[in-house]
Amino acid sequence: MTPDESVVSSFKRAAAERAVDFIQSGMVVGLGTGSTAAFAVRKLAVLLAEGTLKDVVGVPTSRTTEALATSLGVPLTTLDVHPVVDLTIDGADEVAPDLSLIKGGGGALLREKIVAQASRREVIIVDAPKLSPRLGTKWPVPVEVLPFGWRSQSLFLESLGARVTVRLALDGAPFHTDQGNVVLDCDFGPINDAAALAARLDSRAGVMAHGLFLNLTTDLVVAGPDGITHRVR
Ligand SMILES: O=C[C@H](O)[C@H](O)[C@H](O)COP(=O)(O)O
Repeated sequence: MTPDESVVSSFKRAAAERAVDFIQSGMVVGLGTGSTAAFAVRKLAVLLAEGTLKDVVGVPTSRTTEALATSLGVPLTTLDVHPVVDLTIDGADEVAPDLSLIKGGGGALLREKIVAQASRREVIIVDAPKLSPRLGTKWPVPVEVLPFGWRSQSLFLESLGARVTVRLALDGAPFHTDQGNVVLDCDFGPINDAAALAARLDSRAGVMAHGLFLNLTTDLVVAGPDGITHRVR
């Protein structure tokens, strides 16, 4: 890990551990996906092991998070058993001033959005460089599409003005999400009307999810050289 990476990790960890302070015993907690959210899972596991927190169960937003939580002894549940989540802690790829997000850099966008929509409180944790003047400035919008007809979806997304890249796995084959879908990363550049774009994507058959998370964030915890800030929407 380079010095810069270790500094970024320290900020991610600081934001994550601050968010874990919001968890109370007895809660159903949404467990996000990505490197920042992983710090939150680790901190939660420590607090449960030492008895500081009790009777907390987690709803994982990906198989990766499920495996991490299981390995650390964090009790898990499902939305079938607990259809309402008290508090979710998750990361983001880009955060706009109105707390709208781009998520899905790790491919977990569909389950993350389902859990976010089921949550009373959605706490987003980021390091400072994730902050952006407008969505799309720093990160493409991941769009999860059914493998059936994905090339037609690519043409549709290009017609909306995106430069489309099929996300590949490490072996060079197309990446597949936990649901077996394909991810098309769509570079729209800075997005003027995220709500209108989200509506267009939501209305397209075969688009299973997109990374525009609008009106879902309740809290934002940011860590950077100036310390940790917590904003409530
Ligand atoms: O699909 C992945 C999620 O949306 C992550 O929360 C997001 O990509 C941020 O990940 P990281 O905390 O590793 O930057």
